[in-house]
Amino acid sequence: MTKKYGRRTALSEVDLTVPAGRVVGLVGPNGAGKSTLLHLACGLLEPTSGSLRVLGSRPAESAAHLARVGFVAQDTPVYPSFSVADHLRLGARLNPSWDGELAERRVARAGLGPDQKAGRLSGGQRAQLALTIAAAKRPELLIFDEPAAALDPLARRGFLENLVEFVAELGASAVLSSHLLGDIERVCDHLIVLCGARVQVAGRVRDLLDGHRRLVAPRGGLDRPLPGVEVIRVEHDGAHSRALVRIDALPPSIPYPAEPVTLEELVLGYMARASAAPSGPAAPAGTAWEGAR
Ligand SMILES: Nc1ncnc2c1ncn2[C@@H]1O[C@H](COP(=O)(O)OP(=O)(O)OP(=O)(O)O)[C@@H](O)[C@H]1O
Repeated sequence: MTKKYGRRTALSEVDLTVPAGRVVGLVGPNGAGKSTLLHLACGLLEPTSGSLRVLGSRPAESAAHLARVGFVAQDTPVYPSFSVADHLRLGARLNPSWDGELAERRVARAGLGPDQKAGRLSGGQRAQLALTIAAAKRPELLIFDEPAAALDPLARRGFLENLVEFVAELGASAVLSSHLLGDIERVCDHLIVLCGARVQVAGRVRDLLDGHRRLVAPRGGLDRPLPGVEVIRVEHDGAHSRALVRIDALPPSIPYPAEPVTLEELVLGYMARASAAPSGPAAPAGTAWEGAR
């Protein structure tokens, strides 16, 4: 699947399948195409070429399909002059599957008063309200575009805990974009790294961590290609060179220690590789979000 805005390619030949029941983290630098991918997934945009299926259908194919997907946009939009209670009433009117009990319980837990005007809420409270409205639709897939970006670390932690609780309570899948790798590490079990309009790496977090290692060699020892090893990135510091490598291709004869990697190291390694080669590695096409229960 490819998405262009005029002559600018925002996503190039993206080919992804995300299994149901996962909390998916979408990471990448500014302008990588994260919002574009999320807007495509909830039907606000259409691909320029290729196709995309979410919960087995074309995004926003019907009212019934729309009701199965909850979306919280980047600035957690609410109606400033409407009260918290107005928002819940509106949600109930617009969504046939609205769970009023869940909405009221969550609003009370977040400490939001029914009469508070949304325009006077703090960033954190607004995010909680937007999350509540998206979740009270009881969607099968929740999509968040940088949901916690404006929140302080404590509010962010609370928001993310709520998000994970919601996803578990609804038995739903979730996709969230973020620049904050710590947040992704805390709540996501599946990762997509987007950079330069292409997916650089994607998969279950545990499999990605198991599938990569850090090779540590005397400085310069990793400058020449190692037969059978896919090197993602090499860094030099002092007397050592360190390489992020894929382990499924690591022959036992490699003379250097292979250490476990952190998620941050893995993400930064792929981003650095993509920045060094702006066109990025070739990728096939077609995208599916299999959030169906
Ligand atoms: N409506 C638009 N018209 C033209 N170009 C656009 C439009 N929306 C996005 N783009 C371009 O598409 C590319 C991807 O943008 P997108 O907003 O998807 O990135 P992002 O990863 O969400 O960035 P950020 O982290 O800064 O929010 C960028 O080069 C951006 O300038």
